[in-house]
Amino acid sequence: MAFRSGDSVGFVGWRGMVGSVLMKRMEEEKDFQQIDPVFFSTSNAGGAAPSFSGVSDTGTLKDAYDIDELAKLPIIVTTQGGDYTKSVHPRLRERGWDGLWIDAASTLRMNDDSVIVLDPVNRDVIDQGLDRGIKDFVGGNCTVSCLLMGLGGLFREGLVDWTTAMTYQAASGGGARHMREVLKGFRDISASVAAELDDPASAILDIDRKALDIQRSGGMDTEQFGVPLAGSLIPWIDADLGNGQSREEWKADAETNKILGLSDEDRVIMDGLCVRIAAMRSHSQALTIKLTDDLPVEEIENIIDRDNEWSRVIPNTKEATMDALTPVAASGTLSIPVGRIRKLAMGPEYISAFTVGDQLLWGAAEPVRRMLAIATGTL
Ligand SMILES: NC(=O)C1=CN([C@@H]2O[C@H](COP(=O)(O)OP(=O)(O)OC[C@H]3O[C@@H](n4cnc5c(N)ncnc54)[C@H](OP(=O)(O)O)[C@@H]3O)[C@@H](O)[C@H]2O)C=CC1
Ligand SMILES: N[C@@H](CC(=O)OP(=O)(O)O)C(=O)O
Repeated sequence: MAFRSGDSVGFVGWRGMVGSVLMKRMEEEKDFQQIDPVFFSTSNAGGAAPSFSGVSDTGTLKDAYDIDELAKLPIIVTTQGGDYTKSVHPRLRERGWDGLWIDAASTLRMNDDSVIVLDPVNRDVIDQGLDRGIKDFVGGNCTVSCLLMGLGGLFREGLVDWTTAMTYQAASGGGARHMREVLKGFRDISASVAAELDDPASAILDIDRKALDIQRSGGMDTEQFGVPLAGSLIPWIDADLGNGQSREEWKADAETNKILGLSDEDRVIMDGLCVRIAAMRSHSQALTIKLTDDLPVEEIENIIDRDNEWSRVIPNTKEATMDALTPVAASGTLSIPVGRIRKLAMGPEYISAFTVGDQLLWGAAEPVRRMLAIATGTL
C-alpha cells in the first residue's frame, strides 16, 4: 500500500487528553488540509463527528471496534491507549490489513517490526523503516522523547558513554484525572490552613503540622496516585519489574537505544530513578553524563543548541535558570530548554545537565503528528 497526501486517515482517541493536543497541533499546522480525516469512537459510534479547522465534511463517528470499517483506511492514528491497541491491532493485522498504524501507546514500541518515532532525532531510522515496509510507527515514552529532543545532539555524535536520568515527572503522565487530583490536593491542604495563612502572626510550624495532618488523614482523594501527591512526591512510576527497577526506568535505556538505532556494540547505557512530582504537564530530568571525550563546555553547548530547532541551551546562571528552565516556562511550548551544563567534580568527562519538556507535546502528540506528515509526504 502506498501512502500520499490526500489519503483517508482514521483517528481514534482524538477527544482524550493526548488526542486533543494532537488535534490542536494539526489545526495549527493546517495538517487537515493534507488528508481526509475519518473520526472513530469507542463510546459514541453514530454520534456527530468533531469539527476541526480545515476539516469540511466530518459526518458521523464510526465504531472504533469495527475491524471492517478500520480496514478500509490506509492509515490509522490512535491516541486511545494501550488496551485499545492490544485489542484491535492484532485483529486488523490478522485480517491482512497492511496500512500504517501510528500510535502513542507503548504496546508495540519494542516489537522488532515497529519503529519508535522522533523524527528530529531519528528521521533516518524512520525512513529506513518505511523503505523496509515497516507498518507500525509508535511514539516514544514521554521522558525519553523529551530527553532526546534536548540532548539528542550528544547522543547522535557518539559522545555519550553512559548517562543517568533522575526525573521529576508531571501528573499529566498518568492522565487527565491525575492532574485534577493534584490540584484538588493543593486545594484541600490550602483550605485546611486558610485561616492561619491569612494571619501573618500564625506560627509556621502549626501550619505545617495541620498540612501534614490532612495529608496523612486518609481523607484526601488519592484514587489515581494511591497516596497524596500535592505537597509530596512519589519515587516510583509504572510497574515494578521485580529487580528493583521500575518499568519507566527500564524504558530509558531500551527506548533510547532503539530510537537511535544503535547496535549492541554501540549501546549507550542509561539508568536512573523516575520520580512523580506535583508539576502539571512538563517532565524535568537531572542528568549526569559521562562523555567519551573531554570536550569544552562551549562546544557541548553548541552541539546541543544546533542539533534541532527546538533544543535551547539556557546559560548556567541562577537568573536564566529560574526564568527559562522550569515546567512553568516550558509548558505549552515545543521548546526544550537544556541548562545547568557544567563539568562535574568526578572528572573532565563528567557533565551535569537539566532539561524540561512538555510531555503532552514532544512527549506524546508531536512525534505522532509529524509521523503522519512524513507518511503522507508533507514533511
Ligand atoms: N497521558 C500521557 O502523558 C501520555 C499518554 N500516552 C498514551 O496515550 C493514551 C491516551 O492517554 P490520554 O489522552 O491521557 O487518555 P484519556 O483518558 O484522556 O483519553 C482516552 C479516551 O478516553 C475516552 N474518554 C472517556 N471519557 C472521556 C472524557 N471525559 N474526555 C475525553 N475522553 C474521554 C475517549 O475515548 P472515546 O472518545 O472513544 O470515548 C478518549 O479517547 C495513553 O493510554 C497512553 O497509551 C502516551 C504518552 C503520554
Ligand atoms: N509513563 C509516563 C506516561 C506514559 O504514558 O508513558 P508511556 O507512553 O511510556 O506508557 C508517565 O507516567 O509520565
